[in-house]
Amino acid sequence: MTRFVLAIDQGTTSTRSIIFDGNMRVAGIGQLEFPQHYPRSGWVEHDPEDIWDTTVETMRLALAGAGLGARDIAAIGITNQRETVILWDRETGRPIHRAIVWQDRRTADLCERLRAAGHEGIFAERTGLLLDPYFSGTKIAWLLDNVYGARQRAEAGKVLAGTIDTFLIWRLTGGRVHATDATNASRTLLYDIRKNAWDGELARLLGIPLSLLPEVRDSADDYGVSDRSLFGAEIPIRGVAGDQQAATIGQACFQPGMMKCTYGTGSFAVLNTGSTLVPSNNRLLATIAYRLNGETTYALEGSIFVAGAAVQWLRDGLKIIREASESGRLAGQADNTQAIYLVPAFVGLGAPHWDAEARGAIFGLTRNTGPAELARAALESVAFQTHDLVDAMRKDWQGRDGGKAHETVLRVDGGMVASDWTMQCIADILAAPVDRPTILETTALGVAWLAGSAIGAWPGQEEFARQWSLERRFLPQMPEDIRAHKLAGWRDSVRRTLSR
Ligand SMILES: Nc1ncnc2c1ncn2[C@@H]1O[C@H](COP(=O)(O)OP(=O)(O)O)[C@@H](O)[C@H]1O
Ligand SMILES: O=P(O)(O)OC[C@H](O)CO
Repeated sequence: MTRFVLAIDQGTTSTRSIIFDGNMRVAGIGQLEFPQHYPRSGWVEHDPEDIWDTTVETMRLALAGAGLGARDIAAIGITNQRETVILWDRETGRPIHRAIVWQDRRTADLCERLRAAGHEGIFAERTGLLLDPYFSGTKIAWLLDNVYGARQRAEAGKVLAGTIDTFLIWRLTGGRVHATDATNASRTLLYDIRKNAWDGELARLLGIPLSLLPEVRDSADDYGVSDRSLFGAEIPIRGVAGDQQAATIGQACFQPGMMKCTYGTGSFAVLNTGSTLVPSNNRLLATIAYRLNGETTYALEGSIFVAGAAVQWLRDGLKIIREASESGRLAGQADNTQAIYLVPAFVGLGAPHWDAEARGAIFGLTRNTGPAELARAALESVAFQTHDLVDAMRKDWQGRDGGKAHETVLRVDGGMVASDWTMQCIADILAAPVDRPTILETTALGVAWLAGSAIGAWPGQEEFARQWSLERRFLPQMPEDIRAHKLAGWRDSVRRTLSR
């Protein structure tokens, strides 16, 4: 039996397909970027056809690179940017509008109205989420209300909704399977994470017919087969998970108390809380880490919207670097006597502030402030935001873990972890070790493991966890008084940036 697994990692800025061999080594890879659309301030859209085209094209590139055909692939796993939603016509498969992306803030008003009507509690209690435009539910409502004829066609059963995994499954299977997994469902504001079911009452509050929504399956499950016409042979789709959950799996954070943080466009810290749903008292999210064999493992998550995106801003907005990789060296040249703080609230602030209306600010500028100080402020903002998430997690988790909350170790991945400077800064500001693994494609590996283990071609959980290996540990080196001083300056800057 072949043991190659193809992982599709459909991210915010690019689509990647990676083929892993039976020893979990990369055999072939295809990656393509696609356009971002910003039709208005705070709005972010993707063309679903770009998402589909780059998916098929990168799959073909990965197969060609590995010198393999569809028959050599044992299974496909799909992991995806979460919360981003598409509505499409059931008959033609054509989207009725561009995808509304997770970063999009257009439903801030609707969230405010639901909050004002006193509904925040019921959403938090059942979904583990907060009323923020980040999540899919209000985006679906917006599409139904703003695309001509959408609501009527939806009520007549002619329209389907889905997150990116669902759209790709629908297209790959030639319109035969309308399904999602529990991790993606848990990001919609429509899914009761205790009962593991769509919630009719929440759907009514958002004005969304339940008939629009996909069937929810385990993260390792049968999602049908890719249509023969696409790659010359059918390939079973056996693993599906949101990208942050897939990274949690790829980092082998299977034990309660283990934590990973992924640094891409945004940054997402996920703490495994085991079979216990831990509601947050500190404005984090309770969410589903994975569901295997019908058993749900929960997590606490802290989501921040701008991490690597701050480096993109240094490159594309300020044009003070040509490549993201220059940012660490430049930050290292900064004048230490200047206390410059960048609060990168470019699209509002996520956890733990959840302020959709806040916008970015820089504090402490002097005549001597230059590119190096701005680069340092951008990278430090990633460390400070991580600190706020991890601090909130420690508080939520304390007392449930036999007093081990202080023993935080952060496993890191994502494009930004290439920056040694940033990783050291995070260790210093957290006052905790930061572990960078040998395999950095953890998101793709996580979903490949779901698919590969589902068909019995890959090792089980324990063996997979044993194979996780450390490339480098960053230990905190910053004196406590300096750390405390920096954090006080950060807190003050955030306070001055909040809109309310
Ligand atoms: N050496 C580096 N130093 C700092 N930031 C980096 C470096 N390399 C990449 N990045 C940042 O990492 C992000 C890309 O990471 P990736 O995981 O591919 O993101 P995504 O999955 O969100 O598209 C970009 O925002 C980029 O600015
Ligand atoms: O595409 P990424 O890697 O930036 O991840 C996006 C997240 O899933 C949004 O919740």
